[in-house]
Amino acid sequence: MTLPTTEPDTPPDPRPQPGVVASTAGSHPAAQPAPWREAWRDRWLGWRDRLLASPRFQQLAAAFPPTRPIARRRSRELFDLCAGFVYSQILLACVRLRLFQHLADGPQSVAALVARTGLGEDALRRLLDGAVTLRLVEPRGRDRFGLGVLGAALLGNGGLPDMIEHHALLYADLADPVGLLRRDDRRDTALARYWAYADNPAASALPPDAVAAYSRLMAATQAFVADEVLAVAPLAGRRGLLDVGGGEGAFLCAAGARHPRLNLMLFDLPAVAARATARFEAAGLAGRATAHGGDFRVDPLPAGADTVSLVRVLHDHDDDTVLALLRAAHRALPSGGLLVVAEPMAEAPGAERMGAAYFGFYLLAMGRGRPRTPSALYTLLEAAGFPRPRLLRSRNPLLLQVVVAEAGSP
Ligand SMILES: CC(C)=CCC/C(C)=C/CC/C(C)=C/C=C/C(C)=C/C=C/C=C(C)/C=C/C=C(C)/C=C/C=C(C)/C=C/CC(C)(C)O
Ligand SMILES: C[S@@+](CC[C@H](N)C(=O)[O-])C[C@H]1O[C@@H](n2cnc3c(N)ncnc32)[C@H](O)[C@@H]1O
Repeated sequence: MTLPTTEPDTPPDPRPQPGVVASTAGSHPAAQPAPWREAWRDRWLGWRDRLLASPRFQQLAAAFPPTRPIARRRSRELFDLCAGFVYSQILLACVRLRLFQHLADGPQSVAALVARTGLGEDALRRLLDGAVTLRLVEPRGRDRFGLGVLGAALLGNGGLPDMIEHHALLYADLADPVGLLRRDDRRDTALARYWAYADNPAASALPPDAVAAYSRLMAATQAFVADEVLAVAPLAGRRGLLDVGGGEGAFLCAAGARHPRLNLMLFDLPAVAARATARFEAAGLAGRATAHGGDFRVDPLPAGADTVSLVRVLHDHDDDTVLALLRAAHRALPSGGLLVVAEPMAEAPGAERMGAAYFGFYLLAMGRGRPRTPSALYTLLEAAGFPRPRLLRSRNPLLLQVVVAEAGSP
């Protein structure tokens, strides 16, 4: 058998990519490939798949020096897919034991870490050895350990430990992934109970304790979200910002600090809006910021702002709710008013797994919504009266992307 010296790569897929709704966003629908092209492509990929699946080819590729690096890389990738859940649980153990905080002031001896974590020495060494390979911690000579490059980066991301901790719910829901995919009634999942508004017709009657945990998590992770959005959203010169689904107001507090003349309004479920009122008071913003309680599926949004933001809101909902919400935002805005949509999106360049894999399955477990491509959002925006939506250049598409559009006349 002759071995190819380069890996048989997958040619780009010329078919239209799956999205919620076909794009009409001023872009042209992808051309259908000619049938003969598709036939050739199938033949080529069929040959590639048979080759890659052959144990004999795998052995030869691993033994043959020019192809050995590719074979190793592929086996590492596959191993990481098999073992990824173990890595995540090692990370969770580090977070629960506050290992990164213990190392924040400098390297610690194993004896000191035994005292701080309460683990036995053998168990601690096993955790440290695993965490070293994941670059979460680093050995620093003579039985001492310090932060690794990823452990240090995690310390700088307020809210990430809370996010990792709440993944225990998703982990439980994903224990039987096929069962989750097959289930019709997804309300009885750990995540659906956590996000108590998901698929809940009586969401506006939720009591304070049903919204507290998710509101706290969202506020804790706003630091990296607000920075990203405010770095690119064109809010200079705007008079009033209405943040719909604005949680307990952390985003508006950040927007208000950056744009001191901006009038601030928030709309969320009554129990969440009450938390926002308390936060605005604590931040000394009571005279400048108001929180309104209601259900955006049935209640009108308050008028008076020339800008509406939807931060991490639309992907929670199915298309019919999103369209109704965008129409409500259009009614609340003056003609030419600005709409800002910021959330993680599907097919984000360099962060494709985050959209289709992570948020795809996260929202499946939650019971509603899906990550959308920018063009799927454009279709909904245009249908709701926002012509010419555009995607802003995001600093970190893994965290979120930002689409803006001006309200057309009714
Ligand atoms: C100084 C030397 C020696 C070299 C310099 C080299 C250099 C430049 C290094 C860079 C170092 C650096 C600055 C690293 C920065 C790393 C950062 C910023 C990492 C950020 C990571 C962020 C992560 C992992 C975010 C994860 C977010 C998650 C999982 C979000 C989940 C969100 C959910 C579940 C939202 C739910 C809401 C709902 C329900 C869907 O609506
Ligand atoms: C994922 S959170 C995002 C919160 C905030 N924008 C942020 O990024 O931190 C979604 C928010 O939408 C609110 N929400 C969900 N359904 C709603 C509804 N039907 N009416 C009003 N608010 C709703 C939730 O209470 C929650 O605060």
